[in-house]
Order: sequence, then structure tokens, then C-alpha cells
Amino acid sequence: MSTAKARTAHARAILGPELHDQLSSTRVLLVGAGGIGCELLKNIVLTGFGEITLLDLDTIDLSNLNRQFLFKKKDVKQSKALVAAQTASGFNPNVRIIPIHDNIKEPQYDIQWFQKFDIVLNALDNLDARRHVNKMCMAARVPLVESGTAGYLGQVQPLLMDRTECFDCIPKATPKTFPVCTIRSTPSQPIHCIVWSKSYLMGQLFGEDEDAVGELDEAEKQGENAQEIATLRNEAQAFKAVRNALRSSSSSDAAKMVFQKVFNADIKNLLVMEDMWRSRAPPTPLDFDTIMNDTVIPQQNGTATHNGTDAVASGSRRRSSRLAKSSASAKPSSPAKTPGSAKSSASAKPSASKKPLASKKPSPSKKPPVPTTNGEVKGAPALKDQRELTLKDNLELFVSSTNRLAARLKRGEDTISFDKDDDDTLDFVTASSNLRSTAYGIGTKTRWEVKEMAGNIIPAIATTNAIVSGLIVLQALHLLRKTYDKMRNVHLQFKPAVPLSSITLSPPNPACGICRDTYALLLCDPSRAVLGDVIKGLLGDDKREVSVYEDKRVLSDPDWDDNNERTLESLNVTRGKFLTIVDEEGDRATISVGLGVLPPNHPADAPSFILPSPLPNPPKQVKPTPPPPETPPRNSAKRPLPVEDENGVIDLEPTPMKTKPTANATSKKRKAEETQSPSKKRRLEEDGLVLMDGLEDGLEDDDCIVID
Ligand SMILES: Nc1ncnc2c1ncn2[C@@H]1O[C@H](COP(=O)(O)OP(=O)(O)OP(=O)(O)O)[C@@H](O)[C@H]1O
Ligand SMILES: [Zn+2]
Repeated sequence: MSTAKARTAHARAILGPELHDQLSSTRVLLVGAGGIGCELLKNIVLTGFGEITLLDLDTIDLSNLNRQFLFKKKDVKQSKALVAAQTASGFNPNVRIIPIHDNIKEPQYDIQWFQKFDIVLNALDNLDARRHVNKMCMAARVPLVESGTAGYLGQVQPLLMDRTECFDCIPKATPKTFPVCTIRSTPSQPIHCIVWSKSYLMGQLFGEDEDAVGELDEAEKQGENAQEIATLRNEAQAFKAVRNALRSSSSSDAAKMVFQKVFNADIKNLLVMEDMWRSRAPPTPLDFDTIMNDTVIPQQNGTATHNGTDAVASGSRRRSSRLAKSSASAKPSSPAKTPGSAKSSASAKPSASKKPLASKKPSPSKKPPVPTTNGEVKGAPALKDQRELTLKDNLELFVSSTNRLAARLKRGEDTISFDKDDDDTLDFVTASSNLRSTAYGIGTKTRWEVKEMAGNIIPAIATTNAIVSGLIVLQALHLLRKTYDKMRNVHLQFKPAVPLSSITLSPPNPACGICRDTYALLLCDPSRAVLGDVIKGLLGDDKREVSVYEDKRVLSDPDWDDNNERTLESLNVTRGKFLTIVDEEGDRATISVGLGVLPPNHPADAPSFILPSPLPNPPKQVKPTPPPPETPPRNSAKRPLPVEDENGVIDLEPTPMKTKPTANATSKKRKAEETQSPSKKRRLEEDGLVLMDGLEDGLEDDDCIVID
């Protein structure tokens, strides 16, 4: 058998010649060339897909190499799409892979662009991009296979407009947010300090020059303590001086200045508000020189107290006595003897209830290392990153990382934000969150733990990606064959006896704001097309009252037509965006009009837009009936036990539906959202004030997979 025949013999035998031949001309878009993307690209090339467009916005990172096997060390910093395409092209000489190094959300990837593909495969890692691709596929009516992995868990879901649920039919678990005051003034857990450091402090020092008052305005509106908000406002204003110091070439003491501001002055300001500390332990301001000179003693719970009355504000003195009382009943652990601790205890003369701060001292909650017979220290961390840091270690790390980041600013970097793979930012977040934790009497974390928590890291497991990628191909084949009844929503679960479960697909959720819209394509020149004309044209003879939106922005409604004479471009409604036309009475479904470009041969003096033909004709909406009882939890004990089929695959019931508000209510809700600044909401979602629920929560849930 020739090499070419041998290469395809198995795939051809399994798929049958008809489907196998079809694959060679099937145009597939693969979005994402990361963990799943690399596996999937290999699979589709070897299955026989012949025309693959591979798109990814990222470059290769060293940390990708353990599982993204299409990349080698020499490829680090190169485009993922380009390198993956190059490597995978070698697996089959008949494949044509078109790599695109770009963000899928760019406007040129509009409805017309998506319509070029027979199928889209998602291998993404974030909700925002997934939702975007879902909407584009619904609008373009292109089948999509959505997928995700989280540790040992995975999910694959085939999606097809009008036939199955779309990605947005079922609301996704909302990320957990922390109240701004918990982050900014009353943290009680290490994660609060980590979020403060990566999302607030880093932004204030190294990010864009914005005064972080928006959040405070919002917090005040929501009834937070006005005096506390006023103090936080002053604190934000005072960042200007340290920001300048970090950027001025003469300031060698900038790190100390930052330290004194955030860990001393700001904390002292908060302590003035005695009311705040009546029911909670007040923080202790830290003093730079005292820590550097090793004259700091920790409280029983790990809180640092300065040995010297002037360094401690009155609030923390009250707390010290309270803590000393409670520690009297606790069994004291013997401090580790190190040169550092000997020095500090000698100079600090701590009282009996206080221990000197020992360098390399394990945190009170952790057992000290135990030497084993072969001389190894059992429980001692093998890696530098897993070492407990003392207060002085943290201060030194804070100074060095602040200096490194300041040097980068001086070398011309405009802004620096947290990136778990950027050592300077990780060091800074580790040190500053630990310093804050110490000031607030919270346990500290190792660099390793901070990386995991700040980076929202769930370990990526190559085998999970490989299994999920195989399942994606199977579901894609069902879509291409149009064997829709065989399609399944498949879950990879942490049950060794039954690793896979499959759910029969649900029809679209009638309340879905994405796949129940009536989509249309408007080819236009936004610099000439005028909003009022476009809407009139799209509605034709239909004279009903409508409101018009772009995303969450209201552009017009029945009582407000100020924008009707304006061009779409002046309203920032351009290629790739959608005009949403909502029926005021809620009688008709919403029309979503995607903007595309006029054909190249469209004469310059011809009309500025080409209407879709036929015009969109949204179906009548069924008025909602009263909402059914709440959907029971997926892992409810009352649910009948699933039964395995002959392949060991479990068939679960389709996901229950949720009801939707009327279009009128939707419209009102959108208007309400509009008034509360959508960009602010988005910013909150994008920055670290928004975190996913604890990893364990996601991983223990049997049927529900957290895809991100
Ligand atoms: N909007 C987008 N446009 C194009 N590609 C995207 C977009 N959002 C995410 N991606 C890509 O999706 C891929 C997801 O892969 P994966 O989950 O393995 O992430 P990773 O960044 O490679 O790994 P890690 O996050 O663990 O470092 C990444 O390569 C990422 O660049
Ligand atoms: Zn939907």
C-alpha cells in the first residue's frame, strides 16, 4: 500500500469513503491553539479534514510546553497559530492549514467571514471569547462544537442554531465577587489580600493613571460606610506621589515610599475610624526599618507587632491585649532557632506571650519539617517557591520586585499588570499580599500558592485535553453527517468506573437572548449609513414601535430619536457589531442585525447600505406563563440514577428550561443596565475583583463542569 493510502486507510475504513471524501473539502475553523487546540488540530489533520483555519491571539509560553506538544522550546515567544500550523502540516501533506495570529473578536471576523466555514470548533479558555464565537455561529448559522476542560473534568457540546441549545441558553455560573471594602479595608482571608495586590495595588502603582473612585462611588451608592469610603478616596488620591516616584529616575527610595504609604500611613488612617474596629480585629501598621532590622514580633495568630510603642496605633494596642489574652490558653509552639530569630529575640525582648519572628519559620497552621532516617527533611518543600517566607523575606522581595517593576517603567513600559508568568509581577503580588496579610493578622502564602490563587489556576491535564479533543471530533462528525439524533453533550467526569456521561441535547431555550433572536446581515458603509434610514429600511412596512441597541447602549426608542439622523460610524456602530431591534410590546422576537462590508464593486454613489433579502421577519413571541418552580440542582438526590448504555455511556435528561422576561421587560432591564455603566461592570468582571468560586466547589460537582 502506498504511504498516502496507508495514512488514510484507517480513517477511511472507519468513516466510510463518502464522509472521508467530504472531509477533505470541509472548511473548518479552529479557534484556540492551546491545550485542547493542539490536540484537536492533530486529530482533525489525521482524520482527514483538508481545509483548516487556525486562529489564536497568543504566543507560546514556556509553561505551555508540557502539554501543547506541537511547540518546542525554540518556539517560545512565537505565534501559537503559526507554529502549530507548521508542525501539524507535516502530519498530512494533503492538508491546508491557514494560521491567523489574532483575536477572534476583531471586527473583520464578521458574519460573512464565519459563513465561509462548514463547522467551527472552539478550543478556548475564557467565557468572553466563547460567548462571542457562539453568537457569531448562531448569526451565521454555522455548526459549532464547544469544549472545555478543568483538571480531570471536561465537556464537549455540539451547538446548532434552531436545533440545540446554544452556549448562552443556560446562564453560566456567575463568578464570585468580593465587596470592595473587604478588599480595600477589611480583608479577612489571604485571597482578599491577593486580590487587593494584583487588582488594586498593581493598578495604582504600575497600571493606567486612573483614580480608582468609580468603584467607591458604586460602593457608597450601595450603602457602604461613608466615612470609610471617604478615607479610601483620600488613600487613592495619595497614590499620585508614589506613582511619580516610581517613574522618576532619581528616586532610589521609591519602594520604601510605597511601603510606608500602603502598609503604614493608609492603615493608620483606617485605624482612626474606631467604629470599624469595634467588632473586628484592627490591622497593625508595619514599619519598614523595624522589619528590616528584624525587630518585629508576631502575635500568636501570625500578626506582626512592632516592638516599640510609637510604631503601633491605639487600635492595634487594644487588639494586642485581646490577642494576648486568647493566646494564653493556646499551646505555644516552640520557635525555630535561627540566627535571625536569635538576633531579633535578643534585641526585642518579647514578653512571654509573644514569640520572636523567626526567619524560615513555618506558619502556625503547618507542622514543622520532620527529619527522616535517611536525613531528608520530611514535609520540607523541595522547591524554592514552596518555601514559607518570613516578614523580612517578604519585605526584601517587595523592595526588589518594586525596583524591578519601576525599572521597567523607566525603560518605557507604559503599564504593567499582573501576569502569573511574569516573575516580577508574581514576586510583587506575593510580597505585598503577604505584607498586607501580616498587617491584618491573616496567614501568609508561599509564592507557589499565590501563583495558583492569583492566576486562578486549575492544573491543566494533558490526558483530559486529549480525551476531550477526541470527543470533539466525534461530535463534529455527527454535525457534518447531520446525524443530529446521535449528538450528545458529553462530560468527562472524575469517576474511574464511568469516566464519560452523555446528555441528550436540549432544544433551544425559548428565553435565550442569543439564539432566539432573528439574525440578519446588513452590508453597509457606516460612515454614510444613517441610523434612522437603516432601521426604517429593516422594518419595511412593519410600523411597530421598537427600541434600538448596540450591545447595552440604547441608540433610540419610541420616545427618543435624537440619534436617528446620525451615521452609524458616529455612533460607533461599525463592522462586526450588531444593531439590536427590540419590540416595545414584546410581541415579536428581537432582530439582531450584524454589520458587514459592502461588496468591492458597490458604486460609490449607490445607497450606503444593502438590506437583507428577505427582510427579517421575527416570529411572534409567546407571552410567558408564570415561571415554573426553580430548577432542581443537577446533583439532587431526588434525580433518578442514570443508566449506562451498552457503551458504558450514561444518558441524562435534557437540561430543564428557564423562562424569559418579555421583550418589554428585557428592554427595560437593558435600559436599567445602561444607566449603571456597562463598562464598569465589564471592568469588574475582567479584573481580579472577580474570582471563580473555590476550585473544590467546581471540581466536586458531578454533572456541572466549570469550563473555564
Ligand atoms: N479571543 C481570543 N481569540 C483568539 N484566541 C484566544 C482568545 N481567547 C483565548 N484564546 C486562545 O485560546 C487558547 C486556550 O488554550 P489554553 O486553555 O490551553 O490556554 P493557554 O493560555 O495556552 O494556557 P494557560 O492559560 O494554562 O497558560 C490560548 O492559546 C489562547 O490564546
Ligand atoms: Zn441560546
